[in-house]
Amino acid sequence: MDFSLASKQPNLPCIEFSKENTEQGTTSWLTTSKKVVSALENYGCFLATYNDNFSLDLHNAVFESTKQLFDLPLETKLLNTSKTPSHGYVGQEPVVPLYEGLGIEDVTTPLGARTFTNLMWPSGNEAFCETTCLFTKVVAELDQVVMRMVSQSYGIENHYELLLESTSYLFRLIKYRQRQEKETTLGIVPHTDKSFMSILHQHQVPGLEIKTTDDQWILVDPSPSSFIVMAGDACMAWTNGRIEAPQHRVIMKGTEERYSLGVFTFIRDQIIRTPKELADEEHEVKFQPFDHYKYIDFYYTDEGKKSKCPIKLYCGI
Ligand SMILES: O=C(O)CCC(=O)C(=O)O
Ligand SMILES: [Fe+2]
Repeated sequence: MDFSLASKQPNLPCIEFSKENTEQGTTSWLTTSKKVVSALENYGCFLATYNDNFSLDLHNAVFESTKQLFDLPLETKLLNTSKTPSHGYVGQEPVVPLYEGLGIEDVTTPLGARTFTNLMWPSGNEAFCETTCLFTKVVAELDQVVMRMVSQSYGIENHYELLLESTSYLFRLIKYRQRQEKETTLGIVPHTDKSFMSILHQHQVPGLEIKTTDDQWILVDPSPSSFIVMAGDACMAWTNGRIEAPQHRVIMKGTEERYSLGVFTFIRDQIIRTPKELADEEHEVKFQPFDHYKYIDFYYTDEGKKSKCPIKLYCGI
């Protein structure tokens, strides 16, 4: 019997973000932009790989800091609160008992990482603050390059410029603790992100799976030099459904603990509208203008949580 077809795993598109490919106006930039748009339209995500401008030292340092954070007493971690649901400490949830996460809002602003560090370590932790700033700066730059490529390709760069002024970055540090043999393997339930864009970075232990449009789960192998760039619900509405937010989940097959990091963009104090350039007679506008943070509040209601596609329920036309 031939098992070769059955065992064939689909792969995510992999795109190299070298200095050369990310220099605006060059042919490499244009070629890379085409790959980015095609990957986002077909998968809602892709793997961005780095050969230069992201170091193994920074990868190791940021996960060392992450471990230190989770080793703090629970009462300290619980000080990480937020007005926005799930943007602060999340953990001890019966459905996903392995999951624990902390959030740093506005992480790229001068006070973002500093305020959080002082809250967690009143006597200071310079290494944490510094690595968080360095890491999130690299990821925010990646986000902006991707968004520039997408918006230029769609002829809506001026609309993106406006959004960028209102973009805030949430840094989420995540730990899935060791699993007892009889415990659930579900690390995080299947979901689409509520963000505009999400960029994920994993540490050694696999677990993240992303669903393709033909309903296959792709396991994304961790690599110290790659990031998963993924569209969130807000991007789907903004692009009039051209780019869809993919379903993803975490399955913890082994018993090892797992760490991952996510940088999520949110649009604050500005109504998100589908640019008129993305609508014509064949493609009518499919989403009403909406406030991103009000959408998050809606998602955390019973109605929002139960919905198969909360963004369509919230502002779909
Ligand atoms: O841990 C991961 O790799 C994924 C986390 C995730 O999907 C999320 O925080 O929204
Ligand atoms: Fe997610």
